Amino acid sequence: MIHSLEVHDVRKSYGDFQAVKGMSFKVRQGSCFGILGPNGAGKTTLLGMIEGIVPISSGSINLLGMDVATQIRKIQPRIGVQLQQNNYFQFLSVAQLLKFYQQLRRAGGPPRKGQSIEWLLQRLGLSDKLKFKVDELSGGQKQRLSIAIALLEDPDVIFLDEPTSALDPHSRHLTWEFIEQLKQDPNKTVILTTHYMEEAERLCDEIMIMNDGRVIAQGNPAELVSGMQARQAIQFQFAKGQFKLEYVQDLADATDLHWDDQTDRLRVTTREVAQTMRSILERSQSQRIDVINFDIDRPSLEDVFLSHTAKDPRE
Ligand SMILES: Nc1ncnc2c1ncn2[C@@H]1O[C@H](COP(=O)(O)OP(=O)(O)OP(=O)(O)O)[C@@H](O)[C@H]1O
Repeated sequence: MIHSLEVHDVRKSYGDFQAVKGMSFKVRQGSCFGILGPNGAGKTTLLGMIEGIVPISSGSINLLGMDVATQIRKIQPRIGVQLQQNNYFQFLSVAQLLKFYQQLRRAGGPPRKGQSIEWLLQRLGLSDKLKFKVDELSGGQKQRLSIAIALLEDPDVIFLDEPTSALDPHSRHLTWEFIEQLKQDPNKTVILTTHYMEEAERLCDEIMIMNDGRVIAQGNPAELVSGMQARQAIQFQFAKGQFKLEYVQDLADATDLHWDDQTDRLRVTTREVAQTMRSILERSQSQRIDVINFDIDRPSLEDVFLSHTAKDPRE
């Protein structure tokens, strides 16, 4: 298996403050790798170090088979970085700005084939904006323009920092479809940060959750969620005044039982959904209790994220 990126025990300090505290991970070539973490977790610092913009304090980063600390000039023509939208020259037209960045990228190495500017803009819903000045674009349009710029000259690794944070639902779906299309190319690796769990679940083959400068969980979205199976819960709605908690208090797999006698609802957290459900239905039947409804709450990636990054309220 080829890895586009290998990060080994990387640390970053700003004065006495350690923003990244020894992180190690690998990213498979051709995959979409998501970096998730709460505000201040160190995502931007980490991305900056991988892109060669922020010097590392210790450890090593190997990108596309080259050492970022010593070979960044050779690496740069092969990576595309989505810049923050406010950094652009506001007085240039979209066409001029794209040409400008294309020339800059060509100056860093031999021309690469890549998609045309027109194709990129069309796929990102910006075809009619070629003649607009950058400061005449909306926030969401500037964000999509920043993705187009990251893709100029056909990069092998594309870094997207919260690519859809300012987008309305329609533009977000358009951008997701665009990223999904990028993923079709087995040679392209996409590394993105996001706060949207739906985005991470839909786009990422692998997710790394970081907090306080450390890796705290890693895996594909399904694996991370299945690690939370112990938290699956079933809710039962019984007919008024029939059910008593004592009927189910000895259930083997239940880790938590919550009974509300005002609403006649029972919530059971369990390790074995099917077995627990069967037991409760059997007991209800033998006690002649009518079960009006039941619902299974399956954990989501958001539950995984929250369980790993929840702050102690006393902090
Ligand atoms: N140039 C700097 N000098 C000093 N401290 C910094 C600097 N840049 C970042 N930090 C600190 O490092 C920590 C991590 O910041 P970083 O921007 O990497 O987090 P983040 O995960 O990207 O957050 P967000 O989701 O809010 O963008 C924060 O506590 C921040 O204050």
